[in-house]
Amino acid sequence: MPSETSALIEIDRLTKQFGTFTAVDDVSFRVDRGEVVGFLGPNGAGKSTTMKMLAGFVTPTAGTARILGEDVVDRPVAAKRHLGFLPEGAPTYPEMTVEGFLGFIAKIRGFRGAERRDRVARALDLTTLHGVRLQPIETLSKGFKRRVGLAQSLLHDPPVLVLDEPTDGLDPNQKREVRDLLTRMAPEKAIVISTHLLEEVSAICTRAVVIAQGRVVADETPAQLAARGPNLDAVFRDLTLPAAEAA
Ligand SMILES: Nc1ncnc2c1ncn2[C@@H]1O[C@H](COP(=O)(O)OP(=O)(O)OP(=O)(O)O)[C@@H](O)[C@H]1O
Repeated sequence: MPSETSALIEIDRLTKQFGTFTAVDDVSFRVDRGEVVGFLGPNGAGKSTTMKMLAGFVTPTAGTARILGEDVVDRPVAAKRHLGFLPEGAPTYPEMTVEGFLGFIAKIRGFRGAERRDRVARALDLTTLHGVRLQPIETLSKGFKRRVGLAQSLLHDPPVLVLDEPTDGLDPNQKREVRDLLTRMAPEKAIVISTHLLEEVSAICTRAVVIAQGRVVADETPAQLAARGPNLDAVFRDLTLPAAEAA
């Protein structure tokens, strides 16, 4: 049942264990409409695993995740209807053309005929992919493949976007285009992006959730985070390095 709350994303005490190893440890946060949350942490901190649980691709060991009130485990189809997810890496089906792949995703999302064509054209527009629409995905550069992944996540214009390193592999111009696109869409959506780029957090995020060794160590605005130390790099280091290493 949808819960009586305005948050579009609610993560409550989410935990994932792989054998005896705890990759995500009691993580809770909420994201309202209009927020762009930067999910930050060192390699292996648990960002992708948290995002995969939120997207319904990994089953939590404990805790819950809801999208527009729909529990991602109990009501996976309803939750996914409201979600656009960009996983790490490149889209699957590398032999498909960009347009063929997006048409296929549109069909899975339930669009037919003219609406399907319109959705694909709009996704190509938003991600500036018209020029390569007839090219097989496997022949594209890394940045273009990343944008094909982003295009599929936007196709159904979902209210919630969960994007795992959306600007990874993009050149500076493409990075700016994607950041501008996310900023334009932000007022209508709840967006979570993971990133290693601290400047990205300052540029587009309204909030930063920092995770280290599976646990949330900060959840505040980028300005509050920056005010904790001489610069964001130093703050990030102090928050995420174990005490002995940081000394
Ligand atoms: N299927 C799995 N089986 C065992 N361990 C896993 C599995 N998936 C992830 N892990 C481990 O869980 C931890 C968290 O991984 P995760 O990919 O979530 O980190 P991350 O913060 O996204 O890292 P990065 O910034 O490098 O992408 C890592 O130690 C990883 O090796």
